[in-house]
Amino acid sequence: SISESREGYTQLNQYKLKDEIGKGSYGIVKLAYNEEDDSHYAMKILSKKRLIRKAGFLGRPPPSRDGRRPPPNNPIERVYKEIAILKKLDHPNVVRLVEVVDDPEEDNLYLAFELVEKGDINPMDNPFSEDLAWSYFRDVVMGIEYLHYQKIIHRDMKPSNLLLGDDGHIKIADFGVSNEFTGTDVYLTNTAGTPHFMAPESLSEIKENFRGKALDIWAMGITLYFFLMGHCPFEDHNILALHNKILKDQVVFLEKPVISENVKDLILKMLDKNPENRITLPEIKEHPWVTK
Ligand SMILES: COc1ccc(C(=O)/C=C\Nc2cc(OC)c(C(=O)O)cc2Cl)cc1
Repeated sequence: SISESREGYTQLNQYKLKDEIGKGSYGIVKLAYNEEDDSHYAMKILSKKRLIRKAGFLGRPPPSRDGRRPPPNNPIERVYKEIAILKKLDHPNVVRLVEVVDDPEEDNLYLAFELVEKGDINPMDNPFSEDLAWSYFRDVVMGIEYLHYQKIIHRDMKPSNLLLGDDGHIKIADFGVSNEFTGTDVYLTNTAGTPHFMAPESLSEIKENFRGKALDIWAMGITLYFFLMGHCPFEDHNILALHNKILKDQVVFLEKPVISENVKDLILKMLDKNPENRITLPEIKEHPWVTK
């Protein structure tokens, strides 16, 4: 049940909703105090109406060509799919969904996550040291390895979806556009995620299928570059120019900040434009920079 408490907080069952701590295309995240266990949570608040409006006429799924079940395009169904995915995840480098409050009478859908105290990392114009980037990147590798093992492609890997705990460790968040697959990998055709982090094969005109795992590896490469340089390797305010750079331009490492040859080697192997040649997760785990 929802009520306004004395101090102007929204009371949601045993949760007292406080300040807004996160915001994105998905909706907002508020700090939530749980009176039952005297601890704080991150409450992600989704509006069902907003989800439907956002999908608009695009909500109609294209006819699937080869009889595969297209991912639910009905935005509400997508959220319930995301919740089902989140409920089965249990790993130190992945956010943990604790509870869902979904009152059918209510427009809002509430997802209570364990609080990752320091929030999302954002090296924007403030690069991390190579040691810090190494520590964060290792957590990301373990988290993605777990997701791929659970047959999930994240598809929106980027620093703002990485949350930092008081213990200095990273948890991967936001499964809003993730894909679940059967078998060893999934063949995708739609472009999803954040433009600066999209892999070239998902942008090329020839709409052949492309492998899901390699998309996460590419985005991890962009993320590692961002950790160290404070900006993305491919940037343009014009989306078509950005796509062209991702498809055509080589990765450039400027003189500053100085980074090791080892990490440059790893980044270039993750940003191989040919997904067939791109380094795989097991190979990343063996790379000299990761194992140093
Ligand atoms: C300064 O202190 C802060 C402490 C925690 C936060 C914070 O948690 C922010 C976003 N959180 C989340 C977002 C998600 O998606 C977009 C998902 C998901 O859907 O997987 C889960 C979580 Cl937890 C922010 C500031």
